[in-house]
Amino acid sequence: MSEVIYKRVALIGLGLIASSMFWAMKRGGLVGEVTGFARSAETRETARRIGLCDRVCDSAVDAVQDADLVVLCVPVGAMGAVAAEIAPHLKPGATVSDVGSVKKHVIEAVAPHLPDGVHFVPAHPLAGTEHSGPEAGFAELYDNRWCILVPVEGTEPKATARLRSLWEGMGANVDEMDADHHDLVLAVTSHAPHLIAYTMVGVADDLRRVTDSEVIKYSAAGFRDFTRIAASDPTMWRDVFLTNKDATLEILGRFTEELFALQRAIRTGDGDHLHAYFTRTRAIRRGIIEAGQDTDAPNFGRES
Ligand SMILES: NC(=O)C1=CN([C@@H]2O[C@H](COP(=O)(O)OP(=O)(O)OC[C@H]3O[C@@H](n4cnc5c(N)ncnc54)[C@H](O)[C@@H]3O)[C@@H](O)[C@H]2O)C=CC1
Ligand SMILES: O=C(O)C(=O)Cc1ccc(O)cc1
Repeated sequence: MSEVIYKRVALIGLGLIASSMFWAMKRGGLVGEVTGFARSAETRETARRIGLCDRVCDSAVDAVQDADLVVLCVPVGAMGAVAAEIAPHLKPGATVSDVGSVKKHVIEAVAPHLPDGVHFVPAHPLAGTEHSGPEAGFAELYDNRWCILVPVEGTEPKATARLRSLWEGMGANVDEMDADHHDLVLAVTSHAPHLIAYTMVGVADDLRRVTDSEVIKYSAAGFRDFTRIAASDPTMWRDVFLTNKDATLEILGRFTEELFALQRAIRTGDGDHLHAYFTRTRAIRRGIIEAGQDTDAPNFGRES
């Protein structure tokens, strides 16, 4: 068993991400006592029933008492209010972290509330599913996935290193970057693709009267993935788009320009444009496979 990295950990918000952290931390023997708090009494009851957290508290203030690490696992739009509530009750020398999908907004919303002597190390595990809630979590969620740490100016390197070892203990590969860069990278790789999936599923639903149930019956793998992604939690994703507005709009602007160019090529019968475009994108996919960066691909190692 590995050594204990934090003696007391508090998880605020008990959904997919927090519950997966709990099971992964316990699997690795990485922490001592874990307390938890969720806003709804029903979620707290479920957590108690399934043994999620050593102690489920009825207030965030109780949960953070004496904690060495406090992780905010609530939707991005709720981070600031939670930080304001717990700030006066944090132990001097404690570390506050979060798991939000957007980093600049979270830093701006949380950092001003934190007292001197408390470390702030924002984080974002790049792992999730379309499921949410306390029963959705599992210990393996972070295995071999990235977790990005976004230390703020003035954060002690020791506090960052300690959180890094916790995420590594939970199975993740850890990288560091600044908040602006994180938000732009995630807008390309996660936020815009989610919006595109929502749109495709919405369009298919609008067409339902024409296509009847055929959309689902004949859906190929690509559309099935869209429907899986479009089933993600609406509150979480509303907050992502409202708080990563600039980067998402920048990427969507570029996306629509390219889409219009492809639309025009189809209308004018410009096969060369289409062929050249698809050749370029295929090379990108092959590059990812050759670099061994998509171990989840069903045909990993077999694409050529
Ligand atoms: N779901 C995913 O695939 C991923 C989510 N994230 C981020 O992790 C965070 C949590 O997401 P999930 O665990 O998926 O969400 P979830 O919906 O499963 O859980 C959220 C929890 O926060 C609680 N909550 C909501 N507002 C609250 C408030 N004001 N005070 C206290 N508790 C409150 C809810 O009751 C619930 O227990 C979000 O910030 C999200 O952006 C990060 C990586 C992946
Ligand atoms: O389920 C999927 O496809 C995901 O993309 C999971 C995910 C969702 C949100 C994040 O901030 C990080 C990962």
